[in-house]
Amino acid sequence: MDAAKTSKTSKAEAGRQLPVAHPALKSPKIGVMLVNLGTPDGTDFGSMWRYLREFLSDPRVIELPRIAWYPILYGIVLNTRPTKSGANYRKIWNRERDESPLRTYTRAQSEKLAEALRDEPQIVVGWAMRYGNPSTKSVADRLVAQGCDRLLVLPLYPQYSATTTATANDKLFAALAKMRRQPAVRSVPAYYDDPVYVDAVARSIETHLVSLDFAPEVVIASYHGIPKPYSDKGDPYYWHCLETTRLVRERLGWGEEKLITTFQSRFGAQEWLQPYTDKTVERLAREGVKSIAIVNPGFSSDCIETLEEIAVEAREIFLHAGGANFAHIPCLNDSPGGMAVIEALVRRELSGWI
Ligand SMILES: C=CC1=C(C)c2cc3[nH]c(cc4nc(cc5[nH]c(cc1n2)c(C)c5CCC(=O)O)C(CCC(=O)O)=C4C)c(C)c3C=C
Ligand SMILES: [Fe+2]
Ligand SMILES: [Fe+2]
Repeated sequence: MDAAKTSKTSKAEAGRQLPVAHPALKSPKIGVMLVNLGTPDGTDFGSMWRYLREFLSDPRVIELPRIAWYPILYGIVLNTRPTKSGANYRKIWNRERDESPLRTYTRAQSEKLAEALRDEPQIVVGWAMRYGNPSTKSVADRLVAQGCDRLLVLPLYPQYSATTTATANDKLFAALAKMRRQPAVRSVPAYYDDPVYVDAVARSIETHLVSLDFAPEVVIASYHGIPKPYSDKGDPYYWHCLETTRLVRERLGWGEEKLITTFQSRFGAQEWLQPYTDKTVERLAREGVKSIAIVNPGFSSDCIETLEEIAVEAREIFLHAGGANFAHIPCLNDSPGGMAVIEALVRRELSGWI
């Protein structure tokens, strides 16, 4: 470039008052974000109402046309369910921290993951909820403000479902849609057949069973259900659940009848995935089975669905129908086995970034 041209350009640029220097760049970081379903902030009617409204307004969760669903949601569900669910949450609430167990475990998983990744100082770990707090947007914004130009999101669902995994991703992308300077993004795929996960579930069953003073005749792998039409339309969740059970059974060296799959937590009037957990528990007791254990491989943390619906309700159903011994096997939570799964997934999906 000749000197005259250079000085001409400089004068023109000076006239436009361009910044003299590029703003200082923070050294780039990588954000790792654990995302779980969500939970109410309290058990009072208002907190339950806000949580359930956000959750049950998600078209990924309730696929009915809004014009048909909203009168039911606002007219019936949000008038009755906050009281009923609030009473159930109170049974399992973490009073020490004044929060739900799901929030306690998700935070603990994030803190332990950060500790496990301390050899990678460019990584910042965060945790967020799809519904409620800390919101996905607030955590994504914070990670970006901390200098993350890459983001790895881990939806904490071993089995993929549009009602969980996809909506967690949707929420993150909605947050990114508002950013001028977006980070690069990766989302960890479902891990229902990952050997580290299958082994962790099998080991936790083994460990728990040896601690019992009875030997269960049947162990039930109970997964959260989804409406059957969602499955019929192509959600692979059902097949992921069956495959997890098959792999865990194989790893334990058990027969088909010793580890069975059921689905819990029905909501609304339509058919959900079958067989239902509550009906199966009752049937087994009526058929003369005296001892059972239930494991929840689809939940990465204990929560209302495992601590109340299984450890309390399913136990009562079994004992009232003639059963004698019932055990609930805890979720992987922030146990060493559970953390080994999370760390293995994160390290694998960060490949090429670290
Ligand atoms: C149509 C409604 C629902 C679908 C579909 C659904 C799918 C689904 N949910 C989980 C995991 C969890 N669900 C939890 C609570 C919960 N789920 C629903 C409804 C549907 N879930 C409701 C209304 C509630 C709130 C509790 C209640 O009022 O009964 C939780 C626990 C949250 C906590 O704070 O403890 C989890 C986890 C999965 C994996 C899934 C589909 C695969
Ligand atoms: Fe649910
Ligand atoms: Fe439930």
